[in-house]
Amino acid sequence: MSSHHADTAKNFPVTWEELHRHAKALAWRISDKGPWKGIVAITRGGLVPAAILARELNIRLIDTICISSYDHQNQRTAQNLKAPVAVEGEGEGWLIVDDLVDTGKTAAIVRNMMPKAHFATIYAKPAGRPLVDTFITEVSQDTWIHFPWDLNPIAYMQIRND
Ligand SMILES: O=P(O)(O)OC[C@H]1O[C@H](OP(=O)(O)OP(=O)(O)O)[C@H](O)[C@@H]1O
Ligand SMILES: O=c1[nH]c(=O)c2nc[nH]c2[nH]1
Ligand SMILES: [Mg+2]
Repeated sequence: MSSHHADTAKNFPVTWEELHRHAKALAWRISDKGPWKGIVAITRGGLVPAAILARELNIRLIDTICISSYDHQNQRTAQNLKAPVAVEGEGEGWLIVDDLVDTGKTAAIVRNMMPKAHFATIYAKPAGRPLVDTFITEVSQDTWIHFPWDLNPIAYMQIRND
């Protein structure tokens, strides 16, 4: 996997520890916006953040929406593989979780299915930011966020040392 892309000039690697800390910060920021009927995690990137939020917010009902729109760093047509099953009433009272919004394309598809849900991500880039209700950290549009689950330890150390 290439760590450099023509459109993404900056690399922003995130460690497991940083991700855990940011996910907890997200939980605290939305803790007074519930109660929540449950979490809808957007796979696969939303799964780890959703697990941490479920622990912090004591939520046990977790559904998924399965969407894929990137091959490595290249965006293509979004494939919608599975809609959430537990959601009714336009998603009111539900918490949607993803790792990040970039162009906002994924978020727009999910918002369309659950317009009344609360949409939370850990990271946001400017183009996707208006589609998110709560996020923790904004990075510039030309930044690529590298998550620990996508990197082997050697590549990870090389990016960290750049
Ligand atoms: O705002 P956008 O431009 O739509 O990009 C953000 C989405 O892209 C990534 O998922 P991806 O499609 O790569 O699938 P994955 O979560 O399985 O890695 C990321 O996890 C978000 O879901
Ligand atoms: O790991 C990732 N980092 C990103 O910055 C990004 N943007 C869309 N999809 C992404 N996946
Ligand atoms: Mg994703």
